[in-house]
Amino acid sequence: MAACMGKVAAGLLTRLQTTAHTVRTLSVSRSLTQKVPCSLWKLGRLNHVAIAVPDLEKAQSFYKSVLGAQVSETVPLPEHGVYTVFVELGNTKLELLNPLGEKSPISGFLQKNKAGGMHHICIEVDDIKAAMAELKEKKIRILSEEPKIGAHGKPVIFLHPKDCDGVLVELEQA
Ligand SMILES: C[C@@H](C(=O)O)C(=O)SCCNC(=O)CCNC(=O)[C@H](O)C(C)(C)COP(=O)(O)OP(=O)(O)OC[C@H]1O[C@@H](n2cnc3c(N)ncnc32)[C@H](O)[C@@H]1OP(=O)(O)O
Repeated sequence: MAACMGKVAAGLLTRLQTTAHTVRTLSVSRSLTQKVPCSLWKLGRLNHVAIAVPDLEKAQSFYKSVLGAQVSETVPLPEHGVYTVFVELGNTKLELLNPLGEKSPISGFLQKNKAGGMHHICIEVDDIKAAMAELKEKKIRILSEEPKIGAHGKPVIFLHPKDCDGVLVELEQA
């Protein structure tokens, strides 16, 4: 009888513990769910890191001959006011930038950083329009009214560096 009572008590205890565990799990998962923002778009991989350089040929030669990287030809992108060269790195790319035209958006940056420097990072997104809508709502400044066609023939936007911890962020439609 005592053994039976013990079993019943143990069973009850197990059930109580299971219930408590379930309640705890539910409340933990509910609080996790509450913290994850519900977005209609997703951030993808790092597409490239862009470096503004004062001398494109010199930079091209550094990555090709000194570091042994696979380096593209120079491509002018007049609608962006830049010449670009891509350096293949396997997991991502570097984009070397040099000003094209009098109104190049990178001229001011190179005046301040005479030796050149990291200009922006480019991250892929699966839905650039949905990203724009949400970022606007969150008061992140987007530097064009509409996406432009970027270096890879896909829509891109730029986010103001002052709203992104000092880094100019480019989002590219994957
Ligand atoms: C082909 C395409 C692609 O990859 O697909 C491209 O690469 S196109 C790559 C080129 N295109 C772009 O960059 C387009 C987006 N960029 C822009 O709209 C502009 O460059 C801005 C980022 C708004 C900067 O404009 P602007 O040079 O006229 O203003 P500013 O010199 O007064 O700069 C305002 C403040 O932002 C800072 N600032 C400027 N450029 C910065 C950068 N690249 N990274 C971090 N901070 C930066 C300045 O130091 C300054 O801070 P203080 O006030 O503290 O001194």
